[in-house]
Amino acid sequence: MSALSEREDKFRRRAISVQEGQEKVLAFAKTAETEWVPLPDAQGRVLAEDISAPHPYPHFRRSGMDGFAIRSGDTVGCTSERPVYLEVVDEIPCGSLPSVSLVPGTAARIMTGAKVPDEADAVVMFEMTESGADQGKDFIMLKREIAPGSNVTPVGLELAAGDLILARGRRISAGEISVLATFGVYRVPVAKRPRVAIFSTGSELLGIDEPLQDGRIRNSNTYMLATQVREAGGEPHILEAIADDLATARLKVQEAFALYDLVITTGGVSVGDFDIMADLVRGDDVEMLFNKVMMRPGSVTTAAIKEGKHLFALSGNPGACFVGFELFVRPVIGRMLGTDQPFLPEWEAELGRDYTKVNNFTRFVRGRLEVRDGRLFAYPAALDESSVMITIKDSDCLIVIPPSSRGVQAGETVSVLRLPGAR
Ligand SMILES: Nc1nc2c(c(=O)[nH]1)N[C@H]1C(S)=C(S)[C@@H](COP(=O)(O)OP(=O)(O)OC[C@H]3O[C@@H](n4cnc5c(N)ncnc54)[C@H](O)[C@@H]3O)O[C@H]1N2
Ligand code: MOO
Ligand SMILES: [Mg+2]
Repeated sequence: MSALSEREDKFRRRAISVQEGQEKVLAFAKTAETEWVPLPDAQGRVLAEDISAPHPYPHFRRSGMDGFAIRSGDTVGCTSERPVYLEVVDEIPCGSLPSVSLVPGTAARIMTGAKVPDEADAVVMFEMTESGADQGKDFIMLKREIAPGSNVTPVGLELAAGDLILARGRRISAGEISVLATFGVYRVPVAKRPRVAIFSTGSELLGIDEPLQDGRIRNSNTYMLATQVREAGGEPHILEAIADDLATARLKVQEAFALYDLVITTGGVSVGDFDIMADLVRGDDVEMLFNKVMMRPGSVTTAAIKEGKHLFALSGNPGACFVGFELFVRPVIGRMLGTDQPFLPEWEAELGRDYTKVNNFTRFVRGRLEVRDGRLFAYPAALDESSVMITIKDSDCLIVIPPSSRGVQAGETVSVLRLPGAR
């Protein structure tokens, strides 16, 4: 191809819908291998296997109160006028077992969480009893009938043996950790975190520790992306930036594919003279899936497959880079991990104020959700241009504004994609 026609080719792009793009990238997402991690390290990981209850829970009848285990039959007809006296014949702290059988007319002092004697069918709390002693024996006095089952947690109340506790694909957080600990799953089968290489491109980029220079900016996308990768369940690896040179870029990306499960680049995907990623994905060694999406920001979002692995060439503009990740990279990482919900959760809200920008592409506008009088409102950020960085931090959702010639008015219903880690 001549230099001129190559350049023309760069301009000629077929835009596909977001959904079509997502389907294309997801079709190549391979399930990650399983690894076993100690339970305390499992937070945020995704279960790789179903976990079933090896025993019922609770596995013994448990007292729900500090008090006395009794046989409820002993209290039939009991009133304040005709109280019942029971002899206290045992004391059962938590973790201990009853030491005598409870015959009619007796009770056992018992603590919350201790095993209820087999013969007892109720626990009466201390506050409902009066204690006394007679001829060296301890007694309690009850002034009302106690219903069978009172304050006794039956075996298997929460789960029966063999019940499915957690299905594979479940992201592990406090509740899941609690359940796994309860059942002694001290090593947890989880999906290996996809190792994600992150490259920035662009000769204007300074390191975050470098002093400012005229015409140059610090590299923020790399660190933003690393955070997004981690949040999505991947393991980010920040690699040395790629200068605007196609041959070097090709080599570096090639090397990265040998070492990592997925490669993300930011910048250099548009039609500029130094937009090398746009050229790189057109090379023979990669299969380009798309290089234009009917969305804004991030219309230049590009995806390719190399050696069965994904290459995402995201825009350099921070807003577009952020959205490109959330719509295309997050679901792929999620699918690799086997999560039950790889996409951002979608809600409906009322648009909080008019959004008048018109566009023939769907917009994913950074916004803020607010609940008022039981209604959910979504407020678009004041500055939402692709090049704007500052309002990403103030957003907890992406407001989906469909293509329209008049914009969307306040009060109209819109879909919102809820961002993770939202405040
Ligand atoms: N003639 C046209 N020009 C542009 C078009 C177009 O269709 N025709 N598209 C515009 C759109 S839309 C976008 S989005 C950008 C995409 O640009 P690139 O993806 O090629 O990114 P760069 O050119 O490398 O940089 C754009 C912008 O972002 C800054 N940047 C880049 N990397 C980083 C980083 N790691 N951290 C922070 N900021 C970064 C860079 O300095 C530029 O300001 O193209 C439009 N142009
Ligand atoms: O890719 Mo650009 O962000 O469409 O605005
Ligand atoms: Mg560019």
